[in-house]
Amino acid sequence: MRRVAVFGATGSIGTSALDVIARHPDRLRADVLVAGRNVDALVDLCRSHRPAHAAVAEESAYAALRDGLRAVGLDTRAHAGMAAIDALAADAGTDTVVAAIVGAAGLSSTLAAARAGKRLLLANKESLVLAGDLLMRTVREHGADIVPIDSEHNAIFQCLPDSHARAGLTRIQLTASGGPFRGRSRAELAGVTPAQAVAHPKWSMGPKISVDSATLMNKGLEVIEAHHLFDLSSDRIGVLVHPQSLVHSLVEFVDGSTLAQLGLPDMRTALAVGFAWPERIVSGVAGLDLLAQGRLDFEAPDLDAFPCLRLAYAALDAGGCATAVLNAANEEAVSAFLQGRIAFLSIPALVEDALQRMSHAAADSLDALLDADAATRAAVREAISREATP
Ligand SMILES: NC(=O)C1=CN([C@@H]2O[C@H](COP(=O)(O)OP(=O)(O)OC[C@H]3O[C@@H](n4cnc5c(N)ncnc54)[C@H](OP(=O)(O)O)[C@@H]3O)[C@@H](O)[C@H]2O)C=CC1
Ligand SMILES: CC(=O)[C@@H](O)[C@H](O)COP(=O)(O)O
Ligand SMILES: [Mn+2]
Repeated sequence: MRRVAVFGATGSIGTSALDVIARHPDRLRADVLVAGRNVDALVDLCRSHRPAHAAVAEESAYAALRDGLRAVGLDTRAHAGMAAIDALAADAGTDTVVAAIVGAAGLSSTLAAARAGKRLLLANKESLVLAGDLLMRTVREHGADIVPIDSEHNAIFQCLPDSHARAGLTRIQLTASGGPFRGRSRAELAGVTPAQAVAHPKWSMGPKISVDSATLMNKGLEVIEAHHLFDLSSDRIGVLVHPQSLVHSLVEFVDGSTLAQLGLPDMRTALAVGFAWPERIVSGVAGLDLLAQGRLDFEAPDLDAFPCLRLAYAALDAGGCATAVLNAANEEAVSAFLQGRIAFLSIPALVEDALQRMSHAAADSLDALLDADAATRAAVREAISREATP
């Protein structure tokens, strides 16, 4: 029996993970559920899964969580605050952690799970963008076991399951849907709204990653994520726009072979791989009917309309704390865009400005990375408050 802690349980990945868990009561059990502040949704999930522990990051929500659990007759123990969440990530009562908190807020619990040597189903790509060298080192030193959940990286993992499979590998190609604004020029992006940006054409996801898909920053974050997960330099990581989102990524070999993983755009496949690997289990996702789908199209990304992808490559090549700066600036800009405070095109502009202005100190400690993160956020918030309409 795999005993699972789901971090980000109330989100898009968290609920997909719980759906897969519920299909396998003989081999999977959700023992810990963690959310940010959404107590009602968390208590509902606890009613279905009856975990031993439930936690919220927001300390002031503790009493509501405790009382909500009691009110529905559960003896699930309530916790609140980041320290409690990190302790649950390391707790010996679980062997598997689904890391699906959104943003840099997921780094601390992801590191705690890695230090505890868990199987880490890693969806939280921002922790690799912010602190990839440190996280991968921690995984290696503590014998943790990462299964990438991001669909592209899960696809590459399935194509390259071990070091033998990497023999003769030349490069990988990450596929990108192109997002809701694929085909638009830069000028046509000026007035797009948050509602339009979160309407992803193929995937049902939380608001932050949906905006990242719309700017192509998601693909930029994924290039950095792939660099860390698969130990590849940026020139060996390509991006191919594929609007159907059925080919989840490709790997190329010196003999002319290309391997790819295909499937319907539903994250339960990647999560089932993460829970069961090297076995395969039912995920609830139907098999792919290529005749019904009809066609697979590919095109190059438009870096003029979507400069975030170029900025992410530049940050990866710059090294040091640059990717931490990129991530922090992007999180602040996306949050302001979602609140209607800045325009869509201000997202790349703020990220580019932050990359130019912030010091790219060596990323030689967690403190250095967190300092870069904090300083960038402060600078970007100030720039936003100058730009935002009152
Ligand atoms: N959705 C997808 O298909 C994919 C997602 N990912 C990655 O997975 C991660 C999650 O994405 P997604 O599920 O879409 O996001 P959602 O916005 O749907 O869910 C975010 C989850 O994180 C929780 N959360 C937010 N802030 C905190 C915090 N400070 N501490 C603890 N929990 C917090 C939220 O809790 P609450 O509800 O209480 O706010 C919620 O459970 C992201 O890093 C994303 O890039 C990667 C590939 C695909
Ligand atoms: C499901 C998943 O992995 C997302 O990261 C997805 O890739 C987003 O789609 P884009 O290709 O539009 O960024
Ligand atoms: Mn992805």
